[in-house]
Amino acid sequence: MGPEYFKILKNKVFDKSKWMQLPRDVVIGHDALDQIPRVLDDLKIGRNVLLLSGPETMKKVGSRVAVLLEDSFQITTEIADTISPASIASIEAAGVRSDVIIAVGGGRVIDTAKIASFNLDIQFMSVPTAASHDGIASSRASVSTENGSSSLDAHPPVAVVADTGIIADAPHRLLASGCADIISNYTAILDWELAHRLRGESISEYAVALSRMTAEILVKDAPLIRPRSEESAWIVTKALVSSGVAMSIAGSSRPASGGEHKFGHALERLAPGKILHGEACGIGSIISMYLHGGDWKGIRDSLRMIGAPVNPKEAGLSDQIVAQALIRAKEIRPERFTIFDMGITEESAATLVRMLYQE
Ligand SMILES: NC(=O)C1=CN([C@@H]2O[C@H](COP(=O)(O)OP(=O)(O)OC[C@H]3O[C@@H](n4cnc5c(N)ncnc54)[C@H](O)[C@@H]3O)[C@@H](O)[C@H]2O)C=CC1
Ligand SMILES: O=C(CO)COP(=O)(O)O
Ligand SMILES: [Zn+2]
Repeated sequence: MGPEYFKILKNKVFDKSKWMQLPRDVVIGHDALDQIPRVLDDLKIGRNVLLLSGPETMKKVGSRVAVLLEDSFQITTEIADTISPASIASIEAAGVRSDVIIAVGGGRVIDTAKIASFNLDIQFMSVPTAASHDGIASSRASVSTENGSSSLDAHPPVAVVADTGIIADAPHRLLASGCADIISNYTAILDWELAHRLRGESISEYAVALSRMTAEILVKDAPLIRPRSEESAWIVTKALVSSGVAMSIAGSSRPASGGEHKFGHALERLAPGKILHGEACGIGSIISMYLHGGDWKGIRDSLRMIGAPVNPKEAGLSDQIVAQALIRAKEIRPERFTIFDMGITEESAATLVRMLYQE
């Protein structure tokens, strides 16, 4: 056995190996924002910072981060008010000389930084201003495309700094949306298991277990979730990080995104700006759980307790739009097989919406 054999063997082993990338520093708590300079020093990733935020979140929180860093770091600030291939390219151009991107905002700002930093081969720090989605610590990024939505390979934040005071101060609707994004893990897992049994799709038991446990803990704690409470912000943020870790273990968004997400992406396209990501997925999760034969009323009641919409009316949408989203869910990411890819018709969609959302 010469060196060639070992080279082949090494390559084979390498081919079979799996990378799980996770955040290194996760700081959650009261006044956590003040820890950002220390976290940057701890990580030793350089002094040129691209500070990215949204138009409103820059005024509220991004500007505070700039003040914290201005004495010791070189800061370039950029505003991202949407996420698209063009907006990502413009952030990349602004970041060519940066060592790190700090993303201060909601899911779209964080996903923009996630992709731009990945393409620039630099690190990024996630500073969520709301607990509205489980992308705050994940290695995946979602971008709307002509075909609906793409889940892109990216990398996780090197650090997450989540200030529970800021998160508790954000509108309760955002927190409830984050809870709904987590509650939808129940049906995402059922879809993954279905695809595993029916299509032989590979599955990770660890990712499934972590994703399910995250949803279970959140539902157990649902009575504690209230507006303007730092305890609630803390409970939900921990769940969002945990769900993001499940995605990193899986190497895909499968443990947290199934048919209810395909439906959610379709609904967001049909009614742009009307519904938040997590709200849309929560509404989809009720129907998905019904079709899986599970406790759909339990999903609905947990969403209701948290303050998330559970029917088209509460979301400010018509039954027809929601039925359309059910029909069109299969067009979103068609390679991801779910219960919504098993033959929903115009008629069954209308019946499901009428039947399940009437109470
Ligand atoms: N990469 C991943 O693994 C995941 C990505 N996502 C993506 O994240 C996005 C959804 O994230 P969202 O945060 O729901 O949407 P978003 O980024 O559009 O934010 C929703 C709104 O909340 C506002 N906001 C944020 N913080 C605030 C604060 N403290 N006070 C007042 N307003 C505040 C924002 O300015 C925005 O208007 C979608 O694009 C979705 O696809 C969602 C889940 C997982
Ligand atoms: O939203 C997600 C998990 O909550 C993941 O996003 P995708 O549906 O784009 O994969
Ligand atoms: Zn989601």
